[in-house]
Amino acid sequence: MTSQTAPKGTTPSSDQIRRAPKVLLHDHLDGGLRPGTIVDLAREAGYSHLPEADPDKLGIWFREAADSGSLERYLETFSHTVGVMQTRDALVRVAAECAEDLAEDGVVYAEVRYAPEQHLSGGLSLEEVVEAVNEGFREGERRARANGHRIRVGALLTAMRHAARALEIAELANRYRDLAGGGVVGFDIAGAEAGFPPTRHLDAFEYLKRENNHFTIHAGEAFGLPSIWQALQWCGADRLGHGVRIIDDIQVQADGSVKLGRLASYVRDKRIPLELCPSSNLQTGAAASYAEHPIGLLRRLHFRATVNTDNRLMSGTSMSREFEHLVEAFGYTLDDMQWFSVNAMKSAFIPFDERLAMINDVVKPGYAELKSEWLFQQTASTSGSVASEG
Ligand SMILES: O=c1[nH]cnc2c1ncn2[C@@H]1O[C@H](CO)[C@@H](O)[C@H]1O
Ligand SMILES: [Zn+2]
Repeated sequence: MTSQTAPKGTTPSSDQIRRAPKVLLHDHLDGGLRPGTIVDLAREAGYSHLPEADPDKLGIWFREAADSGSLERYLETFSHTVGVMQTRDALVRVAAECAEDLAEDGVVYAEVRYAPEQHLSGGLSLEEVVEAVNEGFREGERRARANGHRIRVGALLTAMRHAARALEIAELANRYRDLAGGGVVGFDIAGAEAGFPPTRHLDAFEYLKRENNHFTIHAGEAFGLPSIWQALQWCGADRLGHGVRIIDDIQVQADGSVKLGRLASYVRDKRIPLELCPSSNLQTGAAASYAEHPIGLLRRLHFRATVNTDNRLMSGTSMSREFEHLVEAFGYTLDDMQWFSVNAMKSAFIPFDERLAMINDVVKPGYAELKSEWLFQQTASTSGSVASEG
């Protein structure tokens, strides 16, 4: 009798990719609305600037408009999503649908970010914005559970890097942490990168460090190594939003050997999480194709790489779609997916014991279950042949 082991290197099917437990650290609330919801909310609010009235056409418009090769033009599309997210009800609805959609896609843990300062034009206070979004996330978690999915969603509060409210938003994030049942788990800065170095907001980062709080910084997306260096060595970021340009500090020699510069070594040695967002990078010009995306090399070199959506609406994507692209480009298996998911869960901003429990009780068992499916397929086919031989 020959002993059987799990087939190595099998390509996961789309269905397996969707069912696999996935962990998402970088997703913008205002970059993930359902097109139909934008149309509804625009009608309710009397927002008359939408470029398309039909949801399908509107979805296509966002993808095409964001496909500009420039981060600045990519960001212009957000005026329409932010434009319809100015009331409490709109924020609750968008946040609830976000949690529902992620859960439906097999995401078990997500940190979703948004900039409270961009949701004040309807008269809400910063606190009311945060409370509405938290309420929406809890509602979405409940609806997901009713549909047989389990997801936990934490919020990251973003400050816009061209503005001057970072300290105020950092204080807000600090006030809304440690809420029972979920709340604000950290802070971020986003927006155009060139010309707006993270050190402009040093006061906010120093405040958060003194409060023992967590933050990530969008860096190394549209601008290169100096931005990453500042984010880590001046600001003390726990994680890098994108960080993809760390590749500029890695040299692959003609013989295939690899040489890391000091910054790339630091990032790898200190296990700094990279919140990589492949589809988004293709749209803003940070990478030319999935096959050429630095994630392939970074994974091989064992950087703490994670896979993320960034903006599901603008990129027409989901966590499953991102993994489908990577499976196709790099031949990734369920073991690779598990590696990325465990990396992301280790890098989350919730407490260590909760991260560990998510890894051991949710992520690993989920992959073990998927990986064992071949056994039952095997049993079904061999039992047929044994019966016919008997
Ligand atoms: O990839 C990105 N890089 C930098 N900023 C971004 C990206 N995606 C979205 N935002 C910005 O973050 C704000 C809050 O969610 C969005 O309104 C958008 O302006
Ligand atoms: Zn982003």
